[in-house]
Amino acid sequence: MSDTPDTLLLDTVNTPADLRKLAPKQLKQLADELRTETISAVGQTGGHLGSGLGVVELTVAIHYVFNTPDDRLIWDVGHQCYPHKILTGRRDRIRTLRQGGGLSGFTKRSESEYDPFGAAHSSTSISAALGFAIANKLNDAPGKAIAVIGDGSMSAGMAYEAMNNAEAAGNRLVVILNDNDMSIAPPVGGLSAYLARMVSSSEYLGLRSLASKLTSKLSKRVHKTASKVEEYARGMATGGTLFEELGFYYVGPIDGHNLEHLIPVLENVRDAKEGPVLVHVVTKKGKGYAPAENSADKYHGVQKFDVITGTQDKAPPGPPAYQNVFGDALVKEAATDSRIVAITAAMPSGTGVDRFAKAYPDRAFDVGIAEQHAVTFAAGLAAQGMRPFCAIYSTFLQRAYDQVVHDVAIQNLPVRFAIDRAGLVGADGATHAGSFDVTYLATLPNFVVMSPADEAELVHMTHTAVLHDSGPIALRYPRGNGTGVDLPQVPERLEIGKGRVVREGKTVAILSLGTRLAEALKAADALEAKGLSTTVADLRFAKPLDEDLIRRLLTTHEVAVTIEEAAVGGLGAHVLTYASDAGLIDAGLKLRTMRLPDVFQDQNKPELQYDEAKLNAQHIVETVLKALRHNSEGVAEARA
Ligand SMILES: Cc1ncc(C[n+]2csc(CCOP(=O)(O)OP(=O)(O)O)c2C)c(N)n1
Ligand SMILES: CC(=O)[C@@H](O)[C@H](O)COP(=O)(O)O
Ligand SMILES: [Mg+2]
Repeated sequence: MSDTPDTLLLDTVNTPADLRKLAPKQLKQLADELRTETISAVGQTGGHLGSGLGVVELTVAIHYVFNTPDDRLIWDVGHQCYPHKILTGRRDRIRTLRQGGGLSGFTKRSESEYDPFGAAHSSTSISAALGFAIANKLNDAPGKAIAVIGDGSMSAGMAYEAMNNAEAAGNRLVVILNDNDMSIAPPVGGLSAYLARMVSSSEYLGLRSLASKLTSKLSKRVHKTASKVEEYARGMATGGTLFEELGFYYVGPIDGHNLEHLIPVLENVRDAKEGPVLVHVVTKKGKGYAPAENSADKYHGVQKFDVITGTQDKAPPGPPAYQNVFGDALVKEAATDSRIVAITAAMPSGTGVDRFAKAYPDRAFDVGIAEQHAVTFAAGLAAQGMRPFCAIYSTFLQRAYDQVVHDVAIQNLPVRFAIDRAGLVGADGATHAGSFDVTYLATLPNFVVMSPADEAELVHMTHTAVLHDSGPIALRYPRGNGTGVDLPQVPERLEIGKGRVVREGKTVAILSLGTRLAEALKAADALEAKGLSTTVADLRFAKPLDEDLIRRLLTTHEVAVTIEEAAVGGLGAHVLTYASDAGLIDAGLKLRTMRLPDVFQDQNKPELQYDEAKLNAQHIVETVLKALRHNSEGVAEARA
């Protein structure tokens, strides 16, 4: 970080058009100021920091060289886009990042014309960029598409599907591989090793040789056969054979923090007559901020922090996070069961699989960002008699839905899905909310879908899943900490499809799935205070339903309400379907379903998100009173 001068160059740059007025020699100062501004903003808001710091120079260089927004710049994942937001007219709102009503922590089309494609899930950028490039080609319109994708995101199959198909874009497509040798955790697998070999075996290309190489290789049409030979030669010299084989001109590796190299290289790439081109830049995650550079996770995602010391706000001491309860429970189970294995798709600490990996390194598999592979890999393990736990965030499991259906459910294979971040997730917003898993899993024949009401239940459900060999089973639990209940020393095996009554009443029945149970119990207190005796049941299973319990509750109470932290199509829909099939609706049943609203909810504090979703105790009370046509005092309203 440089000392902040009195007048900032950054103050003169509101958009990339302003940036392009600067002289090349001013760009380093601008980059330094941009880095300082990014650190300062994220210090106040928290968020993804290390990745953005690593692409400060790259961000400046791309906007300097390319004609954004007409040239389409697409950031993969989008978690590294804060410097880009600062340079593209959003500096005045950068301190609202990830706050309710503020800027998104990712790229978002509705936010700016400089975000032509929204993201937050990885490895989509090359496909999307190809779409932009081909559209321009077909319309004979000017404009290139530039995808910036990280080495971690390059592990996903989708990136290769896109590259395999990219030749048609010609010189309109530029892929920049931002290789910082990090994912959230250290990267894994053969591709990562390949990139590391490329970087370690080649010197950074010097400016002079780079420029002349590029000019001669990219500026003139070369005969196809001759060009193929050339590709091999360059591939061997620089190690880019894989990308060359997929139809790219490979350029690199180059130092992604050296603007004197980046600018002329990108200018050459911009002016190339041939393409598509893949530029391999080497960067440091957390670059330029010592606390980030020196930390194990490079400040991938941080709390608010003190900019001088880098010390992050500590979460107040509290109950353990669900992910860690799951990880520890699985470690205990594995002590007596050698068939248990755990799989994560690049989220070892987020899923608690890091704890399992520490205890059982040979039985833990980080497959990289490769959710589809993770699921089918688990299916293979299950088919061979293992007891695989596939631990994937709800939102990322969406990507592997066909694998869930075709490879797991249809074959009735006992893959255990540990689905974290089920429900609202706070600052990451709509892209990361786990809203749909109950809907998309409980609709599948053969599946068992359960959801713990608290961390003790999670331990029981983990045990239940271990012993469930007759088909696929999923347990879904939210982001954040448990409720503080004692954890069982000896886990119970729950009876599949059986719920429990937590509180018995007479007039109102609340049927809860998952951790909204605490709100259901608060609502029951409030309803009792209004003279409405209330039963609260924790159904535990969205599939199979506890039909006996549901029938009893629906037929012996005046009103029944289901509540879940999931979208329409989940528990409520299944209870309604059961009630209809069983003829209970014909008997004048008062049944209401409470669920996530039919909108993509933007980021906010979790407690406010629940308010927006109307899933708190007061909303349960309101729903009950409305169904009973009682006023807010619980007194029956006169009927017209
Ligand atoms: C499909 C999907 N799986 C997992 C994630 C979680 N995730 C976000 S960033 C990231 C690491 C990406 O690494 P890389 O692309 O190298 O970017 P870097 O953070 O190193 O800049 C992961 C695993 C995601 N966003 N999308
Ligand atoms: C960008 C991304 O996908 C991850 O970094 C994600 O934001 C992590 O979320 P958690 O903080 O819930 O693990
Ligand atoms: Mg990386």
